[in-house]
Amino acid sequence: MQQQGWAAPRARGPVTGRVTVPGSKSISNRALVLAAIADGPSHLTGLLTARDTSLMRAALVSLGVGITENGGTVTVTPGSLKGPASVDCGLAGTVMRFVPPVAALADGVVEFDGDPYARERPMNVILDALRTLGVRIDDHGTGRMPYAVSGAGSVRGGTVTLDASGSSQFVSALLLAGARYDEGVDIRHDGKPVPSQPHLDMSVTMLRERGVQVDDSEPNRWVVAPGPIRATDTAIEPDLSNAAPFLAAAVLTGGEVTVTGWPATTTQPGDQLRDIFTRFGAEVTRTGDGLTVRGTGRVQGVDLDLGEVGELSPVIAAVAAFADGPSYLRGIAHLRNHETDRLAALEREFNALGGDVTQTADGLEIRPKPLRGGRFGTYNDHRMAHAAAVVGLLVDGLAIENIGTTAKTLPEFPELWSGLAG
Ligand SMILES: O=C(O)C1=C[C@@H](OP(=O)(O)O)[C@@H](O)[C@H](O)C1
Ligand SMILES: C=C(OP(=O)(O)O)C(=O)O
Repeated sequence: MQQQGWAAPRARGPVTGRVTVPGSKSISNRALVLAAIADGPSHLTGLLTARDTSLMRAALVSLGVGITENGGTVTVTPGSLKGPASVDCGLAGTVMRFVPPVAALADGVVEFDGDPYARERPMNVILDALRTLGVRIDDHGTGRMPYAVSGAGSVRGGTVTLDASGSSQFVSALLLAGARYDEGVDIRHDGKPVPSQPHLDMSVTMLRERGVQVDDSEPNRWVVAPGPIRATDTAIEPDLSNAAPFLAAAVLTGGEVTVTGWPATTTQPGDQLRDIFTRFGAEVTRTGDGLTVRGTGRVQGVDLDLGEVGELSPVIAAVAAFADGPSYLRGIAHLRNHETDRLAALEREFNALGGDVTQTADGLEIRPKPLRGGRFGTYNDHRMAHAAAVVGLLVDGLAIENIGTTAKTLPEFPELWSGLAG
């Protein structure tokens, strides 16, 4: 019987080629937010065009920000922020967490809603933090979507203690808008470690590039001084996390894949793929401005703490499923708060193909077994679709449910993948 879904290309031999991936989701959405509340117009090039960035643009425009596009350059012109407005967050963590602190600066009511599963993603930490900083929010007592931010045109700001162990985005959200609050913000984290440190570094670096004073010298504390955010023209780097499946194809098939435009220095978590694929047994080299990964024919099991780079986990799990021994992926309990509960979803989908994957309290244990074809569920999660495509390289008859979900951050994924692997 034919499986419903996108027939994943099966590798006919070593996968070889060059891939150019579009702009980073995380840098794009930060650049948009910072430009929207800056002291003048900013020009952004290489901005990602995908569902998450379209939602961010629409959100900012609905608040009164001007956004125009001309020949690949996006110009963002701050306006006086106003409600009433309604914001569709889709399933984008960066929209649902980063926009409320901006909406708090608007004059009027701003309503937020999103995809059905967006209502399952935790919001209470950021909503409570904003209340502490003087913002009126109505979430019907749920701590989740839908909620309304009643902006008063300014925010007092000040000191807030929160538990950001569930998502680094709670801290980034306050960092990005905090300079525009009357007293700035002094954010203190109290709880288990905050995940995704590179994303926190990305927020701090981008603020400093725009003249904002941020003191992050004390662990678990970030102090943002009040002041203007300097309008800054920005060239967005390629999305290194979205490079993961393409490079994984080389690792697993003994091929050679180059991702072009790999930055020499970056705050993106995807840069850690250089070390991660080396540990699996691949050879990783810089070539001109690209990064080349060569599969050696050997894929070793790994024991990795992925707490800093959680968003890479689905593709790493897919590589681990074909290693020559078990793998242990740790430090990623917070993946239960992502586009879906990724630990449960990966366990379920691999085991449905005959795999042997077990969730632990904070990760996954993956014992490689021969996999059979079937339908791989994606749960509206772009990275589940990337993981499925990697599996499909080595398994006959794999059908990926809703490949269109890759539009969240990489609408070109099906074409790019077929072009490389098909
Ligand atoms: O700030 C950001 O741009 C992101 C932070 C991380 O969130 P978590 O800390 O919730 O994992 C990451 O997983 C997400 O894809 C993007
Ligand atoms: C967790 C992710 O996204 P979001 O920005 O929606 O949290 C992700 O892209 O892996």
